[in-house]
Amino acid sequence: MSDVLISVRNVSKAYGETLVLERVNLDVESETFCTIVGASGCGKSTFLRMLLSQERPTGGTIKIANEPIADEPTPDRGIVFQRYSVFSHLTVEGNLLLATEFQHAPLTGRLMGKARASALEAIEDTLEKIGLSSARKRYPAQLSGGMQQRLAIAQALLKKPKILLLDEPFGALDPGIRSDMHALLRQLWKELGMTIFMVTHDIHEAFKLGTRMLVFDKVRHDPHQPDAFGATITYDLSLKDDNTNAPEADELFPARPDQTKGPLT
Ligand SMILES: Nc1ncnc2c1ncn2[C@@H]1O[C@H](COP(=O)(O)OP(=O)(O)OP(=O)(O)O)[C@@H](O)[C@H]1O
Repeated sequence: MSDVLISVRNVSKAYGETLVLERVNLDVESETFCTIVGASGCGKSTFLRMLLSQERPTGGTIKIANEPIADEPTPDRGIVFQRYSVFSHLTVEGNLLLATEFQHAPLTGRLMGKARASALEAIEDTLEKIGLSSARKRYPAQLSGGMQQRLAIAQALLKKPKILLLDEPFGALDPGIRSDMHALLRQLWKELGMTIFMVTHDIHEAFKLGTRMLVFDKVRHDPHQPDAFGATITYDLSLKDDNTNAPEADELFPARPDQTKGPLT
């Protein structure tokens, strides 16, 4: 059994008067594939941003490998969003090289000689892993949606992160391409030994990919003060590969009188 890599204790997050998350407690072992589902606006992305150190908790603590989480994002944590912004005037390889240059030569923004050659080698290796080698000289406008998401994942993988955070990475893709991306992601996860947190609105995707699924929801409500209470983890399920232990969606997301539509799209 692996050790606990991430430990979240009594974490809360408020923006001004609005409490978004409260009493979030979690221990995650290395190499877990955690999927995260929950109603729109319940704080899933905020939770990922706290794991990346883009946001700080208002209360509570987050530890990674037994150390308090760093104040700033570090290369051991990578993130992929649903929509990826790339430089349209740079090729796939150029975009990846620029990302490496920013990381290793933040002052000059240029890598020279041996450092450049080794960066290009690492890029080639990553493109191979992600199935984009043949597109390395293409410009972003010449890539399909699936290929653009591969580029986004390649950029995150270049830094060899121990923890990969994915915020609805496949939300904009067609079903067939999504399925290819699922296979690719599972393969990368197994091959690279990463710990993954993936937010998705698709509960089938959550069951299919995860080894553990977290459901975020509010347990306390005050119709007169809708911002007074935050969401927390209401279900924490260990998943089997064949999903035989999957509960019904109704069980995970009980209908509430104040909800006009279901929590998942
Ligand atoms: N920087 C910010 N300043 C103020 N409020 C914010 C900020 N970021 C997020 N929020 C608010 O926090 C709440 C949670 O947002 P978040 O994006 O984490 O939800 P989510 O569960 O990821 O939503 P979705 O599923 O729609 O992407 C929302 O009400 C949002 O408006």
